[in-house]
Amino acid sequence: MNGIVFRSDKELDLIGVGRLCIDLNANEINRPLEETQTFTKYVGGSPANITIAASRLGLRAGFIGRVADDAFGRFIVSYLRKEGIHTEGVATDRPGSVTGLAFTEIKSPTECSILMYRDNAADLNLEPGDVDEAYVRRAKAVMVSGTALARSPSREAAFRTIELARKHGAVLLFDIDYRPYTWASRDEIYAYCRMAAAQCDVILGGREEFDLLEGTEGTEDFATAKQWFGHEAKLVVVKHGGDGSIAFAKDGGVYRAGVFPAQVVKTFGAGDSFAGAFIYGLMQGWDIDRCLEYGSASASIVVSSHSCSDAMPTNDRIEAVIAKRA
Ligand SMILES: Nc1ncnc2c1ncn2[C@@H]1O[C@H](COP(=O)(O)OP(=O)(O)O)[C@@H](O)[C@H]1O
Ligand SMILES: O=C(O)C[C@@H](O)[C@H](O)C(=O)COP(=O)(O)O
Repeated sequence: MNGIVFRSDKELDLIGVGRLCIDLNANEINRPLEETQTFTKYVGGSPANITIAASRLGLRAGFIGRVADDAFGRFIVSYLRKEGIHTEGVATDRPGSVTGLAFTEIKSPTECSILMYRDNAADLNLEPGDVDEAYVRRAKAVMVSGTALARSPSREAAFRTIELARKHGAVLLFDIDYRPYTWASRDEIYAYCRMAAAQCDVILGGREEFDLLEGTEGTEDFATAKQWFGHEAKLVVVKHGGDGSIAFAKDGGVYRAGVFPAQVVKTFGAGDSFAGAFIYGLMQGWDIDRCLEYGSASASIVVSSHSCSDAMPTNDRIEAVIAKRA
């Protein structure tokens, strides 16, 4: 229908590619980070969160990434395994690098920020040699995070994964996932993210993220979609925070979704939960309206929770939210 075909001869549904990190979320909410005393540790990193979200909904998922050779790295791998996510594509970095940390500040439901510690982060040491062709060949879909393109050798590894995914007929999903502290310059974002996005079937991002990719400001969503339809994209999804989301299909379909009411604790995690549930819906063959609805309902649950990864909902919870609104 929308030109996206998931091959039924593959046993893995989704492989996530990129950052495996730690979120340290402030326990004392509604106060600045300067006054925060304690934090709770969760697995984090946007592509990790999306893969966890999709796996919890029932997708058979795997991951390609690198973790540090430390307790945090071991925690991440064991968490993924506990979630049923295949970890044979997760390498352990040589000693010396560290796990990326994200300290979150929850000042108010609308004022949230993240303080990242990413110097010498193991995830960006992912190498092309870590990407096993036989593993990529097993996947129906591969989801690449834009942040994996920020530095070498992770950049080359991400491009190698894209090349292999295309070779073996996996649907390629690109989450722009712009994190300013990881990139050297806007020119690099423009060059490398564009190159990756141009090869992907589905592109997801916020309005500002698409602006970065296009080197413009204030482009209309429709013009954005049209531009990417000139490459490989068949579906472009623009997220607009509390104003909902809009998806454009290459066959001309335009789909809009609002948000589900939420008792917002913090806003981060919205995009990851949305993406995980949206991808799940797409892989069930649902129409785009239903995928957006599922993604939005999932996001409303996660913004009402303290964590991102741990709070990714099950199908029952998402369906209950949808039924309540209906
Ligand atoms: N305050 C909110 N209440 C309910 N749903 C929200 C809220 N903020 C975002 N969402 C949902 O999450 C989706 C993604 O949010 P957005 O903030 O655009 O992504 P990101 O976290 O990647 O910046 C939105 O399209 C919407 O469905
Ligand atoms: O991506 C990271 O490194 C941090 C995430 O784990 C974090 O919780 C977050 O920012 C979630 O991102 P979002 O869903 O795009 O808001």
